[in-house]
Amino acid sequence: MTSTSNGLAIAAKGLHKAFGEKKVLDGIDLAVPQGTIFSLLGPNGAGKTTAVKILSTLIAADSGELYVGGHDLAAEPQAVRAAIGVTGQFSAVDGLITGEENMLLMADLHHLSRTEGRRTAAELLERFDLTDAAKKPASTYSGGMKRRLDIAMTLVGDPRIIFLDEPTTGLDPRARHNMWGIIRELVSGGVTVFLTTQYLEEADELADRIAVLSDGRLVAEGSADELKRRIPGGHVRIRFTDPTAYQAAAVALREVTRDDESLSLQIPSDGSQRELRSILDWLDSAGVEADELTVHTPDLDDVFFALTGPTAGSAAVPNQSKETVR
Ligand SMILES: Nc1ncnc2c1ncn2[C@@H]1O[C@H](COP(=O)(O)OP(=O)(O)OP(=O)(O)O)[C@@H](O)[C@H]1O
Repeated sequence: MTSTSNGLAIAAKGLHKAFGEKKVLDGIDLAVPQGTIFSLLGPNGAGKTTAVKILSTLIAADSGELYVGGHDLAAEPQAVRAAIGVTGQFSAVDGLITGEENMLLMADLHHLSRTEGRRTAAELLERFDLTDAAKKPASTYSGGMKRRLDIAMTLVGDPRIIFLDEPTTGLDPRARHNMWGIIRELVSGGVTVFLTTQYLEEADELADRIAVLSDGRLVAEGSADELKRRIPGGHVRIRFTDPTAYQAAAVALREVTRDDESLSLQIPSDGSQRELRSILDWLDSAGVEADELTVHTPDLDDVFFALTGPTAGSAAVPNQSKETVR
């Protein structure tokens, strides 16, 4: 590990890439700690696949200081290739041969001995629940099975860093949940995962950190919760059945929006424990008891729409938000 990458699995500074006149990546900085899941989120054509292709040495950047697995991407591309695995939109699965043959081909590519290759293939096929289908041509596999085979093939080389480019696009909900389980398991074994996705739910479920790519730039970065707190719209709603309690609370609480018809009060809040506690303390000190308290937090969809696309940057008001009854 070189000092330049500071123990990070992936480090990028000032990553630029243009195709002709079109700037696809316009100065991107990335820092992905080892053993974490990092998700690059962005609308169609934002440059996610381009970033993966560059970081996995498939295409060259125009400029930028790039380190993957502690190796300088420009100076030591072979060392980077030895440390990583890539699966996703450009699948390595050959449909004409069986799952097992695909695995053995990968074992050959990694120069494993015959015995070692067979052992590794069998182990991985078992781990990914493909033993029963191992002798069937991969073209007969379902979408979920093909993705599992693709990841199993990537793991033959025991990579410490895995790039997953939209790994669950087109999978049904069950197959998607299975894939999430596989990804979590990889990370619990110390692997670093760089995941691109268009599914906000997926980034929310899996990623330790999320970066939102729009028009070639990272417009936001943080944990899912940090991103959700960055946009307006979070509030706490308190409902009463007793009009006297409702009036007392409306007086006791500051900055409330009243809804006299439903006897409910809405208070702007990020939904944090600290803010909830102070609201409850105000109610307690006013001696009133609410009948229902709901926390309304913006979800990643709100963040995404607020930060990307034509209305990005305007004071976007979340359209759909999750309500948690407490
Ligand atoms: N080889 C290329 N030559 C010219 N333009 C390209 C090339 N590869 C990608 N692009 C353009 O760069 C932009 C980013 O493409 P990229 O595939 O990285 O986006 P993406 O975020 O992965 O999109 P998607 O979610 O649709 O896969 C697009 O406008 C695309 O047309």
